Amino acid sequence: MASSDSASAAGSESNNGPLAPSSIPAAVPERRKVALITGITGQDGSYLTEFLLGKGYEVHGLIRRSSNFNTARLDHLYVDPHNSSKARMKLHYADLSDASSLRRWVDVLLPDEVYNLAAQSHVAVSFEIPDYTADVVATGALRLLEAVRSTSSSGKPIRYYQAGSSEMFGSTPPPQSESSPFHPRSPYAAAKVAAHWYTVNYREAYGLFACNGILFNHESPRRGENFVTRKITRAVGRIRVGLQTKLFLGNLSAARDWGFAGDYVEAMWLMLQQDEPGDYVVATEESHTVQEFLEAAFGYVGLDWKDHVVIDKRYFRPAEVDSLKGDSSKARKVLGWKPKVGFQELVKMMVDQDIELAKREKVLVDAGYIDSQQQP
Ligand SMILES: C[C@H]1O[C@H](OP(=O)(O)OP(=O)(O)OC[C@H]2O[C@@H](n3cnc4c(=O)[nH]c(N)nc43)[C@H](O)[C@@H]2O)[C@@H](O)[C@@H](O)C1=O
Repeated sequence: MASSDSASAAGSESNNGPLAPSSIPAAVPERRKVALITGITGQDGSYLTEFLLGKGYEVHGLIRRSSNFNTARLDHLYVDPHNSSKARMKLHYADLSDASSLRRWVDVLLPDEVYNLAAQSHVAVSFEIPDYTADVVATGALRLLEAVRSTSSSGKPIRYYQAGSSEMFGSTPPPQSESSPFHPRSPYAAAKVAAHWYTVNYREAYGLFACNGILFNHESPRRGENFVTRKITRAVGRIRVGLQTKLFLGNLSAARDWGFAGDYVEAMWLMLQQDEPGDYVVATEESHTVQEFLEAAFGYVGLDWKDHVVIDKRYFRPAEVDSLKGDSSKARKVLGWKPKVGFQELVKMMVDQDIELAKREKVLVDAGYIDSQQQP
């Protein structure tokens, strides 16, 4: 990548040989900023990719090998790499559990910015696969930091973003800010705390431009279907078109500070544009219980959630995070960031999209192509 860019720059300089020196810089194409994203196939990865492409970046994403393609959230951004003049998003195989693959791509791509968004990000699942979660979330971040440090030390400055989580606060009472103590309540959250401190340590030990974004829950129509907001809005859509009647859930009294993922990726980018690296809480500063989300989502389409929700013990966690509400005053002041989408608007956006999805699903069910029992 870097070599082909410098080759084209050198070519245009020689073509402009007879021109006055002052006109040469205008003829030399500026190198696009290069971003490398782990977790590009996820909700945040897709929004961040859109955002960075809009800013003129060349975006490279690391993806895990899987027997099924997992790139649906990126399909609308994909341009065949054979069309090299138009393709500004490129995907490469790598894995946070494979240090050599991380090292290779950082070395080859020489990114200006690295965003570490990849994770086993489901809190409940982290109790089932704690070892894997720790390997990917904690040690994976360390492996990537090492790759960034190594390439940076050979003279290429790289800025690093670590996706932290409000789950790190766990049982610390709200409002939670950058100075609130961490008290993780799951293997996922404990691994995120380790990744947070690895990032701080690489900043302090090696002078790396490394930032932690401590993001509170952020949702969207692209949210994975087994997180509670999307599970609810999918069910609302399916109940509305007659594909489902019941929704099985766990603890309805947990409270979360839910924002829109599209807003939050801007905060990630802003952190890497500052003069100094730092850690920032990103949150709406408004908290709602799962029950309030249910009321808003079912109420929006004229349904009563109590007619459909059944409590199922299997969705309770061995340890719960009861109440999260961020204090994002530092991000608002230093980054000039604030959320654009509020709670009610977020709920409506997700329900509207999931009603459309359910209508398409219904066509397939009615035609006998899929079974309506295949619930998300
Ligand atoms: C910031 C943070 O945000 C997310 O973690 P999360 O807050 O655990 O998100 P969730 O949607 O899985 O649960 C929210 C609440 O909802 C309760 N709940 C009830 N019934 C069901 C239920 O049936 N399914 C689920 N998933 N949750 C349920 C559940 O017990 C919990 O109290 C991840 O992105 C994570 O990666 C991250 O970093």
